[in-house]
Amino acid sequence: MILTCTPNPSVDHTLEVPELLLGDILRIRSPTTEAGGKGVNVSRALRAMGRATTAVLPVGGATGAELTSLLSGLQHVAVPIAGTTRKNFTLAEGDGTTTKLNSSGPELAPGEVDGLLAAVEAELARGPEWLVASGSLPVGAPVDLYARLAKLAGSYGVPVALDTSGEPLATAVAAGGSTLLKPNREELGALAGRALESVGDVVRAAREAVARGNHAVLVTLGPHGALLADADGIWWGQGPPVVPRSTVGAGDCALAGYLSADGPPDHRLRRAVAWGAAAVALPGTTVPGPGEPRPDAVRVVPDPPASWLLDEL
Ligand SMILES: O=P(O)(O)OC[C@@]1(O)O[C@H](CO)[C@@H](O)[C@@H]1O
Repeated sequence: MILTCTPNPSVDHTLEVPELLLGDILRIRSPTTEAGGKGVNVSRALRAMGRATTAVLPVGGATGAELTSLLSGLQHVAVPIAGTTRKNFTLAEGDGTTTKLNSSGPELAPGEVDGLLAAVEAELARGPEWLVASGSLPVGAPVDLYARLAKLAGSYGVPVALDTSGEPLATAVAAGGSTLLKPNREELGALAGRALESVGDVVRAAREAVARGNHAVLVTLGPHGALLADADGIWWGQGPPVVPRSTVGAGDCALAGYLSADGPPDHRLRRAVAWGAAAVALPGTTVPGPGEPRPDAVRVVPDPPASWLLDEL
């Protein structure tokens, strides 16, 4: 079983418009509403693969009730909170460009943060294969929440995959103890404090995180594939071209692909890229069905030259 924890889940509304013209009336095509938040998406993708998963998430208010019903049977532990779960919006244009409007979410009281940690610990005691800790932190959650979760998981011998950004990412990276970090290019650049232009830039930034006691870094590069780096090697993977519909949630599907694979790093990367690419071709945060990703169509290059420019991959 793969356990996910999403401290700040959402109900995701996706509004498809031909083009985002500010100040105009935009006619919406095919609105969709899905259960969201990064860890929730990872669990949804794992379920689509037929893998056992449990999602732990705080829920509150009418949106919380809607979120719970949108999980439609996904195994989960809902930690009740007094505040109201957030709604996030995506404006998806005809060419696949997406604009996200994410609210900060409800404020968690200290007792609710403790309740979330206790719910995760109860699931850790069941011996999951991984703990996935993902997304932004709600107001009231301590900035070291992910560092604490990694430590807790470590005490149960459970590997941790972390996907967050900004200060929560920097705090957890500095504390060490994550088995896998899954930033995108911008998030890793912000962590390193510099723009990442080349493969060498990414590898240096990833190795800095590894040197602080984390094991591997999977960096998603949007249309340029993904790079996987650990202390022993570097691999770059690129999928076949897709017609993009919505990139939202593609990183979550990539992470689910990575975690669901057994075997050597290049095999895990192949599955990650295939699941991410398949998600990009789907509307909103729809997760691919098991037959849609094509790992066999992913090209993996071990030790890509440091001089390769990311925008030209
Ligand atoms: O505000 P956060 O927590 O950083 O991101 C939340 C979110 O944008 O991430 C998911 C896609 O990865 C969506 O389901 C959700 O709306």
